[in-house]
Amino acid sequence: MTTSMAARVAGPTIRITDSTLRDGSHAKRHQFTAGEVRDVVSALDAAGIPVIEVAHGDGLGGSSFTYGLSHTPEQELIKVAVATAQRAKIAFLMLPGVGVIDDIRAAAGNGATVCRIATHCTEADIAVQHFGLARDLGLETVGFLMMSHAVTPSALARQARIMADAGCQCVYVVDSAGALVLDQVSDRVSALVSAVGSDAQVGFHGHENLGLGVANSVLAVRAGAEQIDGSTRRFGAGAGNTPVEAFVGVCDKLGIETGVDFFAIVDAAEEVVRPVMPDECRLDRMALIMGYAGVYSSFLLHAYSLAERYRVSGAEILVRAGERRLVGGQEDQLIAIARELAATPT
Ligand SMILES: CC[C@H](O)CC(=O)C(=O)O
Ligand SMILES: [Mn+2]
Repeated sequence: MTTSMAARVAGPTIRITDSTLRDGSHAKRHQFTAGEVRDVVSALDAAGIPVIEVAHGDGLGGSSFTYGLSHTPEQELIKVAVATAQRAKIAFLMLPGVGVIDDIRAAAGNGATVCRIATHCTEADIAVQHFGLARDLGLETVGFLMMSHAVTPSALARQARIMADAGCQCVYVVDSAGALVLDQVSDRVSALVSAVGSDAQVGFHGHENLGLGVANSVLAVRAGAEQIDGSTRRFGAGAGNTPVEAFVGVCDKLGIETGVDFFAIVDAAEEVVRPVMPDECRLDRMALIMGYAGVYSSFLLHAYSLAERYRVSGAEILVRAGERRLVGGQEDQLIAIARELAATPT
């Protein structure tokens, strides 16, 4: 099936970035093979996805004991993706301090063209040199303000301005915990649009921990976002990301132009992405607690493993992680919480 049947009315045009092969890496414990990357890129590219992100879940340099060792070096996966895509741009993510600046050079050398730099939502200044280098290398730049629920719209907008001034061409409101609810997305996107003006676009990256990925993404578009992230079959951290195929269908019905073929991406979700997933991404107790307590989605599998190892409640680990306002990169703090729980008499 290749033809969308939805009636169209004129509306905004947005660009979708599919993060299945990066955010989905968290849900696969970073075990993507070159063959899986080839198959997924081929299907997404054929469906008209314009940008496909490929990296370790924690970005370039993420393969480690702390975050999880990769099955295949991410630069090899980037090469495969670049060689496979006929139309799509290949993007990568990097978190300053997890990866280093030479990782950006390597990814550019391997043919990736979109450089996405992620920082905690209060720490944009640590990405300044990375945006500068990426622009010098001729890469398109995207900035990720992670855990955007944790600060006010105006505080987030000030951080977006820092990224835009450093050469970032699109600043994302990143709902890392899937904690933002409807107007909370619109308010943040509107604040960023006002702060960056014509210097940069604004994007939104959602997680499904409260079941709002698609609705939140539509509200982001209505507030002025021009780039939206998702993952096919929701394959991402926590309960997964905004499901691209559902979002494309909703956009068709709302007259939002994505350039993605609904039936082709639905087929890709079912026939190509689902077979590479170890399990469906579920809106279960642990994922819901993440959204409710504002916990970084990629902590999910770490919490499961620690709950088993220390024979404690995974839900309690997540609640405490939320109370402590842990940020991305603090995975080892989960070990401390699990040990505390194990030492607490019941
Ligand atoms: C560790 C990077 C992180 O997974 C980036 C991201 O997708 C998010 O914060 O949601
Ligand atoms: Mn994410």
